[in-house]
Amino acid sequence: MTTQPIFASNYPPTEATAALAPLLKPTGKWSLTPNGQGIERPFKFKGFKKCWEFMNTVAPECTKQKHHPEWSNVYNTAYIRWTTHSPPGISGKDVVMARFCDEVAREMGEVESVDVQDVERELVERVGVEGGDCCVPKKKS
Ligand SMILES: C[C@H](O)[C@H](O)[C@H]1CNC2=NC(N)=NC(=O)C2=N1
Repeated sequence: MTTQPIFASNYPPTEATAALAPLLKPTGKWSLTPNGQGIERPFKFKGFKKCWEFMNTVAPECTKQKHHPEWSNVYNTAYIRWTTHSPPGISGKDVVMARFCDEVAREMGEVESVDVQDVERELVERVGVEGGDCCVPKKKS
């Protein structure tokens, strides 16, 4: 069974499908998350310094877009997942940020990485438990 993408309710499916297609394998390098609500991939660099520089370039763009990643880092590799928490699914911002990451990584000399690395993915899952109360619309008191 292949996972189907689940788009955020504010992202028109036709537009979403067209935008997502070039990012996904084999055209692009991204894979759907197991639940279909996000896209993820590892970014590997020559060493920690380059990888951290990459993450340091992505971070201010997240602030600008008001959209945060679920990510982890071990040495020379950043594992990035883009998903939208509210409304849940893949949104236009996930697509924008995935493209941004691809572009920046290319400029920074991304190197070939092996396929989805379970260690990095697991770290993303774990940190997601801690940060799991993000993006929940604030209750009016
Ligand atoms: C108010 C603020 O814009 C929202 O909480 C944003 C912040 N960043 C976000 N990032 C992600 N990945 N998903 C969201 O739903 C989200 N919501």
